[in-house]
Amino acid sequence: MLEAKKLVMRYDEKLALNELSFSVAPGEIFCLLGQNGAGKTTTINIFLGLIKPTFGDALINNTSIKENHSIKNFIAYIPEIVQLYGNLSGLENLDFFSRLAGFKYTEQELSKYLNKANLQPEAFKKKLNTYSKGMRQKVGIAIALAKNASYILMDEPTSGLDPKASVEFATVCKELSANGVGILMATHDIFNAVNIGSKIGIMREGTLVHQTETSKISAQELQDLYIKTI
Ligand SMILES: Nc1ncnc2c1ncn2[C@@H]1O[C@H](COP(=O)(O)OP(=O)(O)OP(=O)(O)O)[C@@H](O)[C@H]1O
Repeated sequence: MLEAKKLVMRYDEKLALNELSFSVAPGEIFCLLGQNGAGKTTTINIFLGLIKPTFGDALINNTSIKENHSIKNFIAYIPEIVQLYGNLSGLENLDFFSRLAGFKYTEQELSKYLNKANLQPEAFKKKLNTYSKGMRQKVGIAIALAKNASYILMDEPTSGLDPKASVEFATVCKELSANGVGILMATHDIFNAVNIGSKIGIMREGTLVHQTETSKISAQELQDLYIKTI
């Protein structure tokens, strides 16, 4: 389980998170919606251990990331733009980042992860600087899979993807969730949140003001609630 427990984050005068609490169970996809500045990226950065909360705690499988930094091995991160080596191929990038995480795979195993991430096989050996944004993201997902991450944190993963790439992305997320991977996704995309998420939280000024299961709400209802809430 990923758990935010009364997270408070203060940047000088700015209160970015104000006693934020939520949890993401294995297999759950929790989409965090909220206006620019609501505190979504700050929340993700705390789970990544990049910043320390002023108060409160972030737990991964009941262990505080403050107490045990190796607990971060359970998580992977997919940013809006996946940064990879442009002059290496998809396979070579995956190999490089898997080794960094302590895993050494054969080419066949690496290909299996790229396949699972839905990257077309003819791209495996092409240089990354020939890839589209959606293809880069698939390599990012393959890296998360190869790390055997129990949880994946995503920041605006569908921004700038074309409709086909968004649908493919949704399919991969649902497969990950069916395999027990928990996903925490910060997004502005209401349609995708309803389509991909199992739970949705709406943040305003560092607080979770609404939380609902996606099975209980349509995209239109969520949009109305969002506009009313923020
Ligand atoms: N390093 C920092 N120093 C000072 N203020 C910061 C810093 N990082 C974030 N903030 C402020 O904290 C608040 C929350 O920012 P955050 O980036 O977490 O929001 P967000 O919901 O991810 O926004 P967006 O949708 O634009 O990505 C904002 O008011 C932002 O200006």
